[in-house]
Amino acid sequence: SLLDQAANGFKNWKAFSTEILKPAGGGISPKERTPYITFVLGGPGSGKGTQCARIVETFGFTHLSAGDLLRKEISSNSENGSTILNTIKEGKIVPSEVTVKLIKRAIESCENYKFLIDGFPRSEENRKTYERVIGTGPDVVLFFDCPEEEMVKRVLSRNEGRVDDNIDTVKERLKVFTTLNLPVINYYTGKGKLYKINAVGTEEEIFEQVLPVFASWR
Ligand SMILES: Nc1ncnc2c1ncn2[C@@H]1O[C@H](COP(=O)(O)OP(=O)(O)O)[C@@H](O)[C@H]1O
Ligand SMILES: Nc1ccn([C@H]2C[C@H](O)[C@@H](COP(=O)(O)OP(=O)(O)O)O2)c(=O)n1
Ligand SMILES: [Mg+2]
Repeated sequence: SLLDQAANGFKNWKAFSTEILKPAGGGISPKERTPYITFVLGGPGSGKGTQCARIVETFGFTHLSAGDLLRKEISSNSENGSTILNTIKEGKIVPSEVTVKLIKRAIESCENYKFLIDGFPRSEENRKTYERVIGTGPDVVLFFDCPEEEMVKRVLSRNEGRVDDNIDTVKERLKVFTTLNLPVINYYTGKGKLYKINAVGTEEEIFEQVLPVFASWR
């Protein structure tokens, strides 16, 4: 599959490994290090959360799911809660200022320095707001590429009691994904930061494609 990625014009591992900093050792506390940020993109049900859990386990990243942060904000009865809930029910995107604030707070309050930011940025506006507020872009971007019918099947059989895992909302989320998230994916492809992963197969088969992206963190 690395060959496939290279053939598709994505950077191959060899080029990548010479370019990123190897994890440094020696007496620096994690918080003093420059954060290493991975954005994890893909449509609803493409398997982002599932693969993030494996990356956490294998490479010690901290997983920040934008959707989870927003759902926590709803259940904490914050002033934005009802706006967030309604937006999620409709399958639309929450205003970037809200989401970026939650991500920033989570990064700052965490001792770790390597992060997976899952389900973000979902729009060019998300991306630009993050860059303005945080000051830098991501180090690497994963994109789980999954056919729509597979995503629908997975979302409708995901049993987490989510208000947005129903056929009507999923249809809207897929539309939003195509119109708003694909431009972000194209942007990072152009930057040479995107790793496209074929998201069809067993969890293990998909993780095999993810492994080389993080090999220097072992
Ligand atoms: N490779 C896979 N094959 C089949 N089902 C999967 C696979 N990976 C994840 N799932 C299931 O599909 C659903 C959506 O996965 P999830 O990781 O929550 O995706 P996302 O975070 O992208 O929406 C979950 O119920 C999960 O258990
Ligand atoms: N950057 C983001 C991420 C999520 N949201 C909202 C809108 C999304 O449909 C919901 C759910 O996102 P989540 O990443 O948990 O969904 P999936 O794991 O892709 O199924 O949250 C958002 O508005 N902005
Ligand atoms: Mg998810």
